[in-house]
Amino acid sequence: MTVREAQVKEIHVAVAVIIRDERVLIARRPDHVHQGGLLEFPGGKVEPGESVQAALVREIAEETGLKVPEASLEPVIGIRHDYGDKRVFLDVWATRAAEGEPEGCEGQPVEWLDPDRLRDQDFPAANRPIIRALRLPAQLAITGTAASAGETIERLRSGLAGASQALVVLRAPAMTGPDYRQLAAAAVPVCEAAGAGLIVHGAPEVFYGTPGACGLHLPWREAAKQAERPIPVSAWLGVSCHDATEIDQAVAIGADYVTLGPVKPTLSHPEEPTMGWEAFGTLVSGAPVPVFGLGGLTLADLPEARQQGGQGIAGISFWWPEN
Ligand SMILES: Nc1nc2c([nH]c(=O)n2[C@H]2C[C@H](O)[C@@H](COP(=O)(O)OP(=O)(O)OP(=O)(O)O)O2)c(=O)[nH]1
Repeated sequence: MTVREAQVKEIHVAVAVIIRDERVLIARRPDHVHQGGLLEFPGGKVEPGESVQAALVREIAEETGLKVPEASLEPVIGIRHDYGDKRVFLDVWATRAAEGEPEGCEGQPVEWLDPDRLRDQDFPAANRPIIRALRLPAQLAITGTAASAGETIERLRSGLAGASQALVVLRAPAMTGPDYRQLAAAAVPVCEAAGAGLIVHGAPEVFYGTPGACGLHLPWREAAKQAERPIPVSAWLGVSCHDATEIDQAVAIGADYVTLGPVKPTLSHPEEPTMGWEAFGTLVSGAPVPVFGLGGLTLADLPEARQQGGQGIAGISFWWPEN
């Protein structure tokens, strides 16, 4: 901690993502306050001695008139951000059970917006990861092994038919450059037909060589080489991370999400030491980016991953069809 950081006390802010009919409630901050004039999620400072859940219930009632049962609140993400004039910890929780019709009780306009319509530049800078977290699914499907490119495509098709997935990372480390690009070109329409987005895996050139890909997932060795974000903000950028230093680099190059693990032992990397949920949770709490748990996880692990502040789970076994 620097001397200035020690002098400027961090403010604990309870931030509410109120969801109804797949839209979120957004307010406008009054012009005269910190980060004034920008859009925001309802919320405010946690009072001394107050739990974050109690603060959320109170702030939501004060600002919007909505009644929210405390038990309906689920953790979304925690973000530490230094505005220079203020340091905040945004403790972000979601509810789908708000009762009543919202009104701007403090005179601020409020409206329901589709998460896809939320633009970074309309919100305070600390909100960027919240917007990412709302658009990302809770499962990140990664492709597993297959004997050939043709079989990979068949398994992809049947995996997507078995359980719908919003995002698929096409991981095929055994394939060389041109072969991988060919595979990716064949995978794009298969994913599109199933309503999924395809994220390519590898170096930035792979993304530029795959029209129709909706993102790039950088293995750590590729992420380590980047000095800045290698692809446009309109596409997803993910990074495979294993510790806090790697998460810092992912954030520095503008990653939209990271995977973190291995949380549990895996078939694909049985020799790697695992971190377990406690270490996962500690790393997530310091990460200003949505984090997917990775490594030996099944759908039964999803609640634990969310409880630890994670975005969800990433992996192969929960969706990839084996022989
Ligand atoms: N409510 C809210 N605050 C946010 C968001 N993003 C973000 O950076 N912040 C920052 C702005 C402020 O520095 C801080 C919230 O403080 P606030 O001033 O709104 O809190 P409050 O309602 O308790 O205000 P006050 O009456 O005590 O002044 O968090 C957001 O989406 N919602």
